[in-house]
Amino acid sequence: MRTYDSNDYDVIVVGAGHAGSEAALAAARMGQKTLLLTINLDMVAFMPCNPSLGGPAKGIVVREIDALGGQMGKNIDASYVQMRMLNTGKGPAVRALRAQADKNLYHRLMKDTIENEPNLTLRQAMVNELVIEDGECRGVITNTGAKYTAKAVVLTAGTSSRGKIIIGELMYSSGPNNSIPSIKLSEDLEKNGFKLRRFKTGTPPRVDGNTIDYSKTEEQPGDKTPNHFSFTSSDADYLQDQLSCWMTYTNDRTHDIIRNNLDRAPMFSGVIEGVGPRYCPSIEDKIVRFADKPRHQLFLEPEGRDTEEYYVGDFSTSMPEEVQLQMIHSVAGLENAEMMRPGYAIEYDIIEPWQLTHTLETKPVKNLFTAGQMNGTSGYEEAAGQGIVAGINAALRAQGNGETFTLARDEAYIGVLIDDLVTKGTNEPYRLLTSRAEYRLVLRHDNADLRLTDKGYALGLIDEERKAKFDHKKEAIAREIARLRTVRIKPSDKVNALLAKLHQSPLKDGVLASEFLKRPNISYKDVLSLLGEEKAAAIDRYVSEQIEISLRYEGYIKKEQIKIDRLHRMEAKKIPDQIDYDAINGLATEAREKFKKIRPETLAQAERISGVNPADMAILSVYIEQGRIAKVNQAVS
Ligand SMILES: Cc1cc2nc3c(=O)[nH]c(=O)nc-3n(C[C@H](O)[C@H](O)[C@H](O)COP(=O)(O)OP(=O)(O)OC[C@H]3O[C@@H](n4cnc5c(N)ncnc54)[C@H](O)[C@@H]3O)c2cc1C
Repeated sequence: MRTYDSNDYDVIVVGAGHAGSEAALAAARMGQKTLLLTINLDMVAFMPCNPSLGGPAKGIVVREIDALGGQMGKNIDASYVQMRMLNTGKGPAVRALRAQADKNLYHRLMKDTIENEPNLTLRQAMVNELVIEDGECRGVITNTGAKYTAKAVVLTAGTSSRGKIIIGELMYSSGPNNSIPSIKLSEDLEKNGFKLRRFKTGTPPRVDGNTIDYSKTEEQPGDKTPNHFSFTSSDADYLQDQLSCWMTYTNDRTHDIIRNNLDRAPMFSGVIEGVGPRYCPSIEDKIVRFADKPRHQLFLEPEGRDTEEYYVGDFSTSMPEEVQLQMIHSVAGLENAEMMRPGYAIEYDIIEPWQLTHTLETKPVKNLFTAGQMNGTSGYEEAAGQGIVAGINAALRAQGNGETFTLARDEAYIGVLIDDLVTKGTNEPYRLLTSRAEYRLVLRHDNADLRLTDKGYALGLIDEERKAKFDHKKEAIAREIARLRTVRIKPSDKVNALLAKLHQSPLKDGVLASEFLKRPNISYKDVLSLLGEEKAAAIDRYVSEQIEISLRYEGYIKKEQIKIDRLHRMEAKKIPDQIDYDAINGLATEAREKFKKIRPETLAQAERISGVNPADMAILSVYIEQGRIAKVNQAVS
């Protein structure tokens, strides 16, 4: 292919999925002249699977992206058809907001945001090759021969990389939803020494909502007072006319149909080489793995307001189309359902993520960053969270002042995700789960702004007006918490009547309001009422929430802080870049090989590598310490 020189940019982002959209917006908002190239402009921020965002851990990531100045939260708040807070009966660490998206509207809003962002150019093009000179990425070449140059490049090719769709015996080269796959870019990455591997994921069939018998299903309405993802969305923006989801179940017949056709299931016939997500198995996988389970829950979820398509949640399958039809018709409520699109599995390439640093820059090629599904994750939120970090770092690189941006495991779920990827790699599509975070009590849904807004502001991603509002909120919380530590609740009929109602022992002596709030089932509103300060109703509900959580869980949070302080001490112990692991006597072979492959940046990261044991850590620490002492001695003599 003959190439021709096209424009020069500061940052080029390849792929406008969830990772690419956030990466490009972040770079442009940081003042960098940014180009976003993607195969099909009609698939910007497209949701090829579940038309929903959020849920456990993932919902917190959306809030974190928003707190950093990203877009996902704002656009889902403007396009949801249903909003629900999950786990409301549990502690604040596991509360999770989940939105059902109007999938088409979400795409249109993201495209519109990108089109109207100053400094950002959106163009339809397939990137085939990277321009790499002297170990540095300097640009990209498209399939039409256009050569664009830049100071930094972010790749976010998603499931399109050498994508292959599989439906029963049918198999063809394709990106998600029958889009054009990206083949040459994968080949180019291999040519440049990157280690790739195959993963797979799958999606369920979609059915026509007009043909569902809802009377045989259970309704799942949205919350009466919906919450929102973006800290900038106001209560006045709440949507009132939410759409319901509907719940139904598989049954013996469904399971029989699946069992009788397992020899035609690509998952079991050996045609799939990619590794699938353990936490998001196909229905045929569930029937085999949980053979005793009499039924599995299914969710019928609207794909939007202007379509009758329903997503059959938890029914992901790559069975032949005719088998899928039988499976659908065996389910209560779907006996006469018209299948509009069959489910399918898709196999694709990923870059082994241990080839990346915490900034998401690749180790083999400087100025090249990667984000999203192509780093081995699964999920829109995981992709977008990496996207904003990669976009910020690409912008910082283009600015050329040597700064980098990373998030630690105690600062954000995004930090946990990236650290897991680069430290441990992944053997299956990586999904964020609350159990992956050690410091769950500080990485909450409600405090993402308190954790990250200042960082977003320092990067130039949060404007002055938002920062002023945030500072005001922070001060209001601090002021009120300090006040509650000085005022006392005294025993009275009113106090003891409330305690009796809650089956608690009466109050004998006065107690600080901050302590009284720690009693079970006592709310901040109760405290204010007992203090005779009902004007509380006027206090912002998010300020109240923060006061309540901070005081009620104070003891637990302090305990977690002790562990975080230890982490910080370990993070501060840097491992020299040039360390020669072969020169360290006594390291176990597994630890030595992993250290050489991953090249951890700190002792804390080294400790988290799987297969590294305390004896290896002790040897490594002593070796580094001796090196430091030797250096000091050299300097002195
Ligand atoms: C069938 C299927 C089922 C899935 N199931 C689930 C699920 O159950 N749960 C879940 O959480 N997630 C699921 N996912 C994953 C989810 O879609 C992804 O995690 C998410 O979309 C990843 O975002 P991304 O930005 O990394 O990639 P994508 O959204 O795939 O976006 C990548 C973009 O890059 C473009 N592109 C690729 N190569 C090039 C190139 N060479 N030049 C220019 N542009 C390029 C593509 O056209 C695309 O627009 C599924 C995905 C698929 C396809």
